[in-house]
Amino acid sequence: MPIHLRAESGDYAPNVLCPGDPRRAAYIAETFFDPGYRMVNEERGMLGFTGTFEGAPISVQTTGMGAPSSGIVFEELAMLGVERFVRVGTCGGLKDGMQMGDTVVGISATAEDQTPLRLAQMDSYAPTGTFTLAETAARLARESGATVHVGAVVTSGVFYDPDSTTFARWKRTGHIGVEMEAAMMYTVAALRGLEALAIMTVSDLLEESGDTSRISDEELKQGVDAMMRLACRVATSD
Ligand SMILES: O=P(O)(O)O[C@H]1O[C@H](CO)[C@@H](O)[C@H]1O
Ligand SMILES: O=c1cc[nH]c(=O)[nH]1
Repeated sequence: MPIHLRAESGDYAPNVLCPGDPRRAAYIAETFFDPGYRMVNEERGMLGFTGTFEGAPISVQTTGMGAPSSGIVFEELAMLGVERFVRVGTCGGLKDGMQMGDTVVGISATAEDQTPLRLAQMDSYAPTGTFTLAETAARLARESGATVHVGAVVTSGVFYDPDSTTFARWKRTGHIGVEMEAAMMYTVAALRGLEALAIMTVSDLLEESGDTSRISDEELKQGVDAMMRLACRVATSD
């Protein structure tokens, strides 16, 4: 049994949804899983649940915020036999025209927080999602008519950045969003031979000037619901 996920092999489904927030994990299980799901972890408040989505086995596991916390969780999920991580998070939106609550698929994640590079034992490297999962997400989004932006995101270790030029630099290099775990997830997945994709709801709009605006609780719920309708299907896809 791992140290932080107090579960046994077989307690998690092969495909696991990975939010940062434990309350989102509980909401996902209550709202999107079929009746009969069970809790598989509550150590440190990092809630995890296993059940089914439209009959297909699925789990959801909280990662906590940032590369160090999420790296522990991704490693322990791998030890427990998990085969696919689908991050279901929130992100700051950097692309022109993005709206609060839009969905972002991060096909790659720049490791501005260098913890993933330390784990990979690489000075530079491009943490990247699984193409077939990204392809499935893009197809399902097109079919549903949902607003989904696909591109590179930044994985930062700093939420409250004192440098007002940072957003402009990220934007200039083509990044469409910023969050705090995707590069770690892609690195653990690469090192362990697993599949992974990061899907996020835009919860903040980040201006080149450094100004930010935050989503309302109601808009966030609607955005997360839209993301989850996509993410559960991606997670359980063939
Ligand atoms: O909503 P989650 O999944 O926690 O993701 C984002 O939100 C947190 C910061 O508010 C960071 O964990 C960031 O990656
Ligand atoms: O890391 C994050 C997550 C949400 N919004 C941000 O601005 N940054």
